[in-house]
Amino acid sequence: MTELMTQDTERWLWAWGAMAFFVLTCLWSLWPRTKIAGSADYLVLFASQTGQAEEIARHSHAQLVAGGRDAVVVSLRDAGADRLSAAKVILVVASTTGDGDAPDEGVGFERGLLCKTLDLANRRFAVLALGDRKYDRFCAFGRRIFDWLEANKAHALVPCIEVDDLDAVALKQWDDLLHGLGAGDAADEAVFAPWRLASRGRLNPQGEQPLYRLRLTADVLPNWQAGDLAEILTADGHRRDYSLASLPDEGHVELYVRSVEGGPGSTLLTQTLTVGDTVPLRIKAHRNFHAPEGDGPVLMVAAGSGLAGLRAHIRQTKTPGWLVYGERHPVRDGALCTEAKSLPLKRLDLAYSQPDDGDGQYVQDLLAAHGAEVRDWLGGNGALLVCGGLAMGQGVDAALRAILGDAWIEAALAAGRYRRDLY
Ligand SMILES: Cc1cc2nc3c(=O)[nH]c(=O)nc-3n(C[C@H](O)[C@H](O)[C@H](O)COP(=O)(O)O)c2cc1C
Repeated sequence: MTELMTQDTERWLWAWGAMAFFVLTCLWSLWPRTKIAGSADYLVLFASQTGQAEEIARHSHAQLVAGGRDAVVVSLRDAGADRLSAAKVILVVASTTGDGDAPDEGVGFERGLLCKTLDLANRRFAVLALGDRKYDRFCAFGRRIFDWLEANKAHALVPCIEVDDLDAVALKQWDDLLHGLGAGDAADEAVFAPWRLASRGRLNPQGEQPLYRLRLTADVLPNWQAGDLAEILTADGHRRDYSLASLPDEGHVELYVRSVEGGPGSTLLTQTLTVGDTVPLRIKAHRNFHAPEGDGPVLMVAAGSGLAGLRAHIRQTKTPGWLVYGERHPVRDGALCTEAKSLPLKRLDLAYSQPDDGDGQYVQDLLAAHGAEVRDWLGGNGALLVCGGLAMGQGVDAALRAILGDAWIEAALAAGRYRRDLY
């Protein structure tokens, strides 16, 4: 037996080496690999306030998947360091809201990860920043994300793509980039269809800024839920969003539209269009303003046309809530207050900012005056829905923070118990 075995040490070394390589390869293939849940080569992130960035991000994801890419799409709310590190290509679609601020679902990311450093060398990235040049801090949040990714050694595929009011040229640049990454074609989420103006009535005949209630019908009524938006397309290509005041069971879309001088959307809806005419319209999911998470008591706050978004919520919910609603004058602007009084609520408080006796009050003043009741009503798990103008939303936010504390507000924002539709 011994004679059969070689005495050549070099041969022995080769044999042992080959054996060791084989064993190590087996072990490597059997080793449990921990893939980050929901991670993929292509990570598409979005931060959206009214849904445009989210829709573009979801469409980009569908295009990548159509092209056979391993891709995942998530809100910035769910984008942790693990997810970013696990991706090879990071694509961010982020809008800017408020005054250069992050959308609500991006606030946690900005306060958390964006203040830290993360080694993202070997990752490639691109940012599509949505904004509007009307605002001083154009695309500010998208740019902050771009700078952070670059500072953390990720490699930019292209400079930050800034989109002014959904400008088609900038959006085409993004589409070209996706195709360069191997994306295929995907169908649009919801297409525009002709909706017919069934009625339009002025709600404040003596009010200063004309406010109208419009009802529109379509041959096929799509489904939607409280919080969703109607987007219209004007003849010169402008897109404008309006909160849906009605639910599908009413058989029509109801909008409250205030006439804005020079505003392409409101001019079309309140002046150009006559009853019987059609307008290209589509229903858009607005997940950030869907019914709040949990089953706690709900406090709703709105002013003016902001009643639209809350009317749908009030009709949709089974548990009557508390509405704090503001208008200018009890008679001249009283029609929406009458509407508010007709809704199934547990409690309604009305604030008039310009009553005849001169003792005006805004919704935030009313909240501050009832601070203890607001705290009792909401308890630890209550929810807030706020709909209306940006200035009102900021005033209400400050009042609520003073009553409930920043920690309560931040926790509610993160948990989807504080939702806002501001414009
Ligand atoms: C209340 C409000 C505040 C806004 N503030 C800014 C801003 O500070 N800077 C900017 O570039 N765009 C601003 N915009 C424009 C939005 O970024 C733009 O409309 C974007 O397309 C919205 O995308 P989203 O639907 O994903 O939130 C603002 C829009 C609204 C309604």
